Amino acid sequence: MMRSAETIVAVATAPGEGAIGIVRLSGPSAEAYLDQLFCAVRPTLKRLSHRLYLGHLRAAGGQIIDEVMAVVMRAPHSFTREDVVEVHCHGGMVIIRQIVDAFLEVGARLARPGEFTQRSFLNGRLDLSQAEAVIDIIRARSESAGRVALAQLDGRISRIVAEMSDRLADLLSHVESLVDFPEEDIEFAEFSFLEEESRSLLAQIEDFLEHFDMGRIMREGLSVLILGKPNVGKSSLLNLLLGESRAIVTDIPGTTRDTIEENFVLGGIPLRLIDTAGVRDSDDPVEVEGIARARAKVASADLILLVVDGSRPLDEQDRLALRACSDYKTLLVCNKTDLPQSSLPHDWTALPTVFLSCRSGDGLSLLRNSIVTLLGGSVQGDLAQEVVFSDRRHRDSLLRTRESLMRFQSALSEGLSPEFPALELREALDALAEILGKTTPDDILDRIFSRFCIGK
Ligand SMILES: Nc1nc2c(c(=O)[nH]1)N(C=O)[C@@H](CNc1ccc(C(=O)N[C@@H](CCC(=O)O)C(=O)O)cc1)CN2
Ligand SMILES: Nc1nc2c(ncn2[C@@H]2O[C@H](COP(=O)(O)OP(=O)(O)OP(=O)(O)O)[C@@H](O)[C@H]2O)c(=O)[nH]1
Ligand SMILES: [Mg+2]
Repeated sequence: MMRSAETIVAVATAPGEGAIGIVRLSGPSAEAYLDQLFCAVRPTLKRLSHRLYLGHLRAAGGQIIDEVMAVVMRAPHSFTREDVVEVHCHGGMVIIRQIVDAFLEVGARLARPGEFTQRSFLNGRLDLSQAEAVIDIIRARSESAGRVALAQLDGRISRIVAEMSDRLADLLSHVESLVDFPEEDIEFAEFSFLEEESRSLLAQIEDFLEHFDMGRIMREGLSVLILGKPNVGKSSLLNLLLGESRAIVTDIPGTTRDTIEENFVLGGIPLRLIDTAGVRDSDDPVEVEGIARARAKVASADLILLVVDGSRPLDEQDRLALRACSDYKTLLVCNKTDLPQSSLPHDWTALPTVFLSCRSGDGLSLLRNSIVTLLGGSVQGDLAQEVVFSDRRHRDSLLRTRESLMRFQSALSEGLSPEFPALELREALDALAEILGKTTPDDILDRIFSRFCIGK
C-alpha cells in the first residue's frame, strides 16, 4: 500500500453555512497533530478508533478556539486508508478557519482539490470509476442522477469491468497457448470458442453503449427549454411546473436576464427545466447577452416550450421566437387563457398546442401529459435497471475495447499467426482497464481529480 508522508487538512463542509463544520485530516501525523491541539473533557489513556470524543480545540498558541467533537479513524480502516482525523466544530466561518490554521501551524499541509479521494484511489480503497462517482454524487441535482452515481460508488461498474476483463484474459491465455505451438493448426473446437466468446463480449459492450444515452438522461435530465418573447409568462410557467416561486415574475418585459435551470421529475422522467430571457430585438447589452444564451440552448434542448400570450395578437417578436425553434421538437403553450383570447394565426396551428393559464393553473395537467408524451420516446424501461455506464470517459474506453475486439475477430478469421490476435486482445484489456484507472496515464488522473472541490 502506498502511504503518503504528508498529512493534509481541509474543511469538509461548506464553510460558514451549516450548524456544524467538519475539518478533516489524513496522513501519518494526523493523530499526533490532534493530540497537540485537542483536550478531551474526559481524558482516556487509550483513544479508541471510530469514536467521537467531546473536548476543546486550542490554537497552537494555547487559547481555546471552540468546543468540538473529534474522531480518529486509524489506518487502514478509514476513507483514505491512512490515519484520518475529523474535528466537528461549530459551523462558523471564523472558527473553521482558525481550526484549519491551527493544524497548518503544527505541520499539516492544505489539501489539493480531490486529494482525500485521490489518496483513497491510490491506496486501493476505491477504483477510478468509484472515485469519479464521489464527484457525481456531490454534483447530482436529481435523485435519479444520485442513484446512478451511488450504484457506481458501490462498485457496479467495477464488478462488470472485472468480469469482462477476466473473460478477455481467459481468451488471451487460449490464444497465447497457440503462440507456443505455432506448428499446430488451430483446432476447430478451439477456434469456435474464441469466436463465440468474443462475439458474446462484443454483444455485451453493444448493450452498454446502447444504454449510454439513458445514462446521460439520468445524470443530466432531458432538457426542456422555455422560450418566447418578453412578458408572455415563461417564468410563471417555470414556477407553476416546479410548484414554487423559483423565478422572479413581474409585469415588466425583460425581467429574466439570464437562464435559470431547475431539475424535477415528471411522469418518471428526470427533466432539467430551463427558463430564459425573453427573445426580442434589444439594445441593452445585458439583455442581448441573455437572449444569446437562450438561443445557444435551443440546439441542445430535448423539447422547447414556446410560450405566447393568448390574450394578445401575435406579433413580429413572437415570430422571431418561433423561427428560433423551427427544426426542433416544440410544444406551443398558449398562456393567459383566463383573459379574453385573441385568435391564433393559421400558420401557428400546425404545432402541438396546449392552452394554459399560469394564473389559475387551468390546463396544467394537460401540459404535463403533453410534455411526457412528447418526450416519452426518448426514455424506455426502468432507467435505473438498465444504466451502467453514463460517463463519457467510460464510453470512450468501451469504444476502444470494441474496436480491438473487432480487429481480434478479423485477425482470427483471416488465419493470421496467433501473435496478431493476441496483440489485439492485450489492447482490448488495456482499454477496458482504464475505466478502473489501472492503466490510466497520470495526466488524465490529475485532470479527473482536479475537478473535485477542496476537502473531498
Ligand atoms: N463524517 C464523515 N462523513 C462522511 C464521510 C467522511 O469521510 N466523514 N465520507 C467520505 O467520503 C462519506 C462516507 N464514506 C466513508 C467510507 C468509508 C469510511 C471508512 O472509514 N471505511 C473503513 C471502514 C470503517 C469501519 O470499519 O466501520 C474501511 O473501509 O476500512 C468512512 C467514510 C460520507 N460521509
Ligand atoms: N392574466 C394572466 N397573467 C399572467 C399569466 N401568466 C403570467 N402572467 C403575468 O404576466 C406577466 C409576465 O410574467 P413572467 O412570468 O414574468 O413573464 P416572462 O415571460 O418570464 O417575462 P420576461 O422574463 O420578461 O421575458 C406577470 O405580470 C405575470 O403575473 C396568466 O396565465 N394569466
Ligand atoms: Mg421571465
